[in-house]
This record gives sequence, structure tokens and C-alpha cells, in this order.
Amino acid sequence: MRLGGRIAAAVEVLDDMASRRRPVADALKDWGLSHRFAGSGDRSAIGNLVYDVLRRRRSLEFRMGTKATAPLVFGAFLDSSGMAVADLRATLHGDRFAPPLPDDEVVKGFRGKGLEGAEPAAAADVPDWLAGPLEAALGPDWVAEAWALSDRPPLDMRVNTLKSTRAEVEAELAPFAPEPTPLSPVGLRIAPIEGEGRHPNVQVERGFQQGAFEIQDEGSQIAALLCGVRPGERVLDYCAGAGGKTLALAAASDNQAEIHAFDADRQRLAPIWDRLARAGADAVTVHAPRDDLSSLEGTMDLVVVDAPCTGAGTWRRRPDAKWRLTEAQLTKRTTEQDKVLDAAARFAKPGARLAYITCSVLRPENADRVEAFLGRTPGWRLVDGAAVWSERLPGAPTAYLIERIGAGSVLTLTPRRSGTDGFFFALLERTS
Ligand SMILES: C[S@@+](CC[C@H](N)C(=O)[O-])C[C@H]1O[C@@H](n2cnc3c(N)ncnc32)[C@H](O)[C@@H]1O
Repeated sequence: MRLGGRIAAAVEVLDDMASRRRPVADALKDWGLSHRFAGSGDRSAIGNLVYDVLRRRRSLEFRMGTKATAPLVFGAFLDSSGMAVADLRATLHGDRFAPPLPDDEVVKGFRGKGLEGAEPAAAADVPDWLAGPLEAALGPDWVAEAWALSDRPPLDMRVNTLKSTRAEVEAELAPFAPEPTPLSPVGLRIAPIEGEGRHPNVQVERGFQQGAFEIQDEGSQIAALLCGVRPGERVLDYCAGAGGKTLALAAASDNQAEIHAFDADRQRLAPIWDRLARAGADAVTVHAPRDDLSSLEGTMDLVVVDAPCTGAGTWRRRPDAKWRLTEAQLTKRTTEQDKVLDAAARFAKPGARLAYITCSVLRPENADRVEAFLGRTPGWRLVDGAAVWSERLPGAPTAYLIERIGAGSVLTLTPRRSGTDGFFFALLERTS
């Protein structure tokens, strides 16, 4: 396909998403199925354009002076390619599939235009209602923080130290130029894609197939490391899902901790079996949703609650989610989070730790939930998250936002501060 066809396809996918209220992945998949002639290069170029518009929709609208889809796609293309407007016009000349390029004046104006004068929520590329919650959570720099949540993300991997070393995996993936992650000692990173490129499909590599590494954002790796699992401990991963944290905990304990993985949703849990087998994580017991867990109550040294959340830390990867998120959904999540915390806390024995993690940066899902839990549950205290960080990640920069609550503190990672997805981490201790 030529450039004009790719731009037209991106417009079609975005309009389809808007009119049928569909997730981006579904709309792109359907487009691919009904346009089988499109090659893999076309698909990734179209996908990049669609994702870039979703990431930066409001700032593109402001700079382009319109909400119409095609000019926004042109804007996203100009930003990511750096192509001169005259070259773009020449490239599109005679391309019958190309949507009409906006007037020169508009396009040249777009190029030079910054975000001065834009509403803060437009400059932050978020819906208006999120301005307040983001400012409350991220402080005076919230616009810059939210802007970084609209960047293209890197591809992060966690080396499975049960089977390999960072140096070995780095050597195997050398053609893709991975770099050690700055914070996680077991992470490798392939830089964000540029222009029309795409990340390599590392899952077809031998190392992945044999369990030497997993795909996992560095923030998620850090959250698992901060849990501080020790050999010999009994651990319950109460919201295990597909097992991202479970696998990281198993590796961090060198298979020397007795790990129980549970999730309320069979569908989400399903991939865990294959992943555990591939990783050689053989000290993990998986409990299906209907299993009776009562015999585990009061017996765990560490309970991990990687809670269901809005995902408002993962907008770099799922930019459509930020436009779909509503206040009602946020409230619904906080109710679920309280329930999950109460249910999971029962499994902690006196002296045990409970790690509360979300991949959100919003305070109602994070510090508010910790405070509410402490307020209604006697016999627990909040640990100083900053001290945990120094202990678990010695030498790592303090690349987090910290909030002190009583004698303890909670940590938030963000793309701008830590180069990771947005993650929240709080460690609680059962005192009685
Ligand atoms: C953020 S995801 C977990 C991701 C996973 N820990 C990982 O690292 O790959 C949250 C999980 O909580 C589960 N969940 C939601 N409500 C729950 C409940 N009441 N009890 C247990 N799990 C629940 C969801 O099914 C979902 O898999």
C-alpha cells in the first residue's frame, strides 16, 4: 500500500471505533481481516497511526484546529515521520486512495504550533473530567506527567533467572538492540518504535519459547521485586490473572517460596498453566475460582493484591482506555478494590506483609484505598515504601512519586519519573 492508502485505512479504523464504540484492537483486527491484501508492514504502519491519534487526540485537535479524523491522522503522521509538508504533498500526489490533505496554511501552522493556550486537559491529552483526579494524584506537574502517558511505550522484558541471565538473553536478542532496564536488575528494554516501524515479535525467539524471558513492563517487575519475597515463605498471589507477578515472585524466590496463585476469573487465569511450565516455576499451586481457600486463611507470610483497576497507568499501550473511562467506572473499581483487599487480608498471618498494587496513577484507586483499609481494619500498619525501595533496589534512583501516610509511605511510578508504566505500590504489615 502507498502512504495515502495507509492514512485512509487509519481514518477508517478510527471512525469505525468511534461509531461502533469498539476497542482499538478489535477494530484493527477486523480491518485486517477484510483487507487481506495488506502486508504486515502496512498493518503496523496503520496501527501506529491509529494508536498515535488515540494517544494524542486532544492535542492534535488543538494544533490542527479540527476534530475531523483525517487531519488528525495527517498530524500524527507528520509528528512521527518528521516529513516536510512539501514532501508529504508530493508523496500523496496522484494517490487516489489518499484523503485530501488540509490546506497548506493549516498543515504548516500545525507543524509550528505548540500547546500554549490549550486547556490543561487538552495539553495533557485526557478527557476533561480526569484533569482533577490527575492533578490530585500527580501534583503541579500533572500535565507533563499525563503527556508522558501518551508517549509510545518501549517493549520491556523480564529475564527469568530460574532459567537464564540478563547477559544471555541480551546476547540472544542482540539483533533487536535491547538495553538493560535502568531500575529492574532483571529487565531488558527495546526502545519505543520510531516512525512506521514495529517491535520485533520476541515471542517467537527460542529464549521466549524455552522460558528464558517474559514480556513484562519494568514497573510490573519492580512491583514484584518490592514485595521482597524470601525463600521459605508462603505467598498468596490473590489476583494472579495470567500470572505476570506470580512468575516474577517465583523467580525472585528462586523457586524457594511456596506460592499460591488465585484469581476470581477462570478466563484470565487460563494462560497461567503454560506460562508456569515454560518458566520452570514449579513451586506454584494454582487455585481455580471455585476452590475452597479457607485452609489457607491466616497462614501466609506475604499476600499480593495486584488489584483490578482502571489501568490508568497503561495508557501508552492502551490509549483507547483513557477516552472510554468514566467516573462511574472509577467508582465501581474502588468498590471492587475494597472487597478484594478485605478478602485477601484474611490470608495473612500475624507479622505478614500485604502488597497492594495497581497499574493506575489515580488516587481513588491507590492511596485512598490504603487509607480506607487502614481505617476500617485494626491490626495493620503501613510500611515505609521508600525504605523498601532502598532495600530491594539498592543503588536504583528514587524514580517515584512518594506520599507519606502516617509513619508509612506509598509509591507511584510514572513514565515521566521512572520510564515505566504507571504503577502504585503500598506495603502493609499485619501487626496483630
Ligand atoms: C491487574 S489484574 C492481575 C494481573 C496479574 N497479577 C499479572 O501480573 O499478570 C487483576 C486481576 O484481579 C482479578 N480479580 C478481580 N476481582 C477479583 C476478586 N474478587 N478476587 C480475586 N481476583 C479478582 C481479575 O480477574 C484480574 O485478573
